[in-house]
Amino acid sequence: MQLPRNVIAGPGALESVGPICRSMRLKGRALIVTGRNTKGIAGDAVAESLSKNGYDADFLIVESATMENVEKAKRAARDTNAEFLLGVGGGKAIDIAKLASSQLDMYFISVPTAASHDGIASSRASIIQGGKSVSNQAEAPLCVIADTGIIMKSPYRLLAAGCGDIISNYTAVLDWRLAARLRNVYISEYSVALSEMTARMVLDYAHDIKPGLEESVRLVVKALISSSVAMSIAGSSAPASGSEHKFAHMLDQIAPKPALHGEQCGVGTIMMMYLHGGDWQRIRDALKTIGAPTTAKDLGIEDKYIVEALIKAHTIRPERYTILGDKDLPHEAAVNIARTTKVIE
Ligand SMILES: NC(=O)C1=CN([C@@H]2O[C@H](COP(=O)(O)OP(=O)(O)OC[C@H]3O[C@@H](n4cnc5c(N)ncnc54)[C@H](OP(=O)(O)O)[C@@H]3O)[C@@H](O)[C@H]2O)C=CC1
Ligand SMILES: O=C(CO)COP(=O)(O)O
Ligand SMILES: [Zn+2]
Repeated sequence: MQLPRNVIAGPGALESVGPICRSMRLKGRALIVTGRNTKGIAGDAVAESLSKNGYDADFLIVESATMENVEKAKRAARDTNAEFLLGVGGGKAIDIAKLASSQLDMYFISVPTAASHDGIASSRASIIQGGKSVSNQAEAPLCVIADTGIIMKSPYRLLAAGCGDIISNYTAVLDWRLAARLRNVYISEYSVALSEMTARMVLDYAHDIKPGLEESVRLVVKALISSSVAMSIAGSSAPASGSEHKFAHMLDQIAPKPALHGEQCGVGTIMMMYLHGGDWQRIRDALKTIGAPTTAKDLGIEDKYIVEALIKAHTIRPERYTILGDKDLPHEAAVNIARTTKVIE
């Protein structure tokens, strides 16, 4: 079980990046992997904090979480003689820096600028390989430094997406239990308990998650970290990623303009909860209360892609058995699932 050594979350936490690197006795240059928007939002301030503490840093700007970009990050780290990496931004920059640093056997620091995904503290990295999303084993970050002041200023849509990524733990765990019964896969009850408790926190406090509230940011950041820890305890993403994630990853592959990861996972959770015979209306109501998408229209994705993603979702990570089984869904069944749950009209 691999967990971060230090987790710092609070307003102004970004200033502590340099001092923390010192206290961790990190040596040498740093490579900051960041995004086009997030460089100015936090990347430059991270470089400044490092500089004040005697560290030089270079930047690599990335757009998509592909294996090509992981290789690019590894090359950049070698070319600049970096000795540790920081991922500053959304889930994509963090996953690229996480996998590149693991493969280079270097330390990695996770600096999320949004509460949009639960990979901020996990030992997993979701990377597109050969056109498909692959969940890679990586090292957990040495530290997580989440500046809630920056996250607070990020678009509320990102925070609502993070809630979708957490709520998806409900169906992920149902799928994991099903796979344990049908396929005899290993299941960790400790990880299950943490994963479900995290999803329950967001469901129970959905009314308190609102734009402009510091408490909302704190609650969601804590939940994302504990969901990350559930994955690290399991040694896989199973407690946080099941059929609803297969659906979301398939949409990323086929929709001309996919929505945010957590938004697609939230909508997937409504439909997969229906398939599991659970209270899908409660999932839908909570997402609505939070202000996260619950329909194809909200996602900005045409109905036909929702249906196609349902039919083909089982082909993502075929080794992970879920309620979707291992065959294409009949077209009519997929339409029925999406219509019954009001995802499409
Ligand atoms: N490893 C794991 O365990 C997990 C991995 N994931 C992965 O994470 C990814 C999803 O993460 P997500 O964050 O949604 O996607 P992105 O990293 O694409 O971020 C979404 C957008 O938000 C922008 N952004 C981030 N922070 C701010 C801010 N403070 N203000 C304004 N804009 C901001 C980014 O800008 P910019 O252009 O700068 O990037 C980007 O355009 C997926 O690839 C998913 O598979 C998800 C869950 C778990
Ligand atoms: O997104 C994740 C959990 O929220 C990671 O899971 P996968 O990449 O394995 O689907
Ligand atoms: Zn996810």
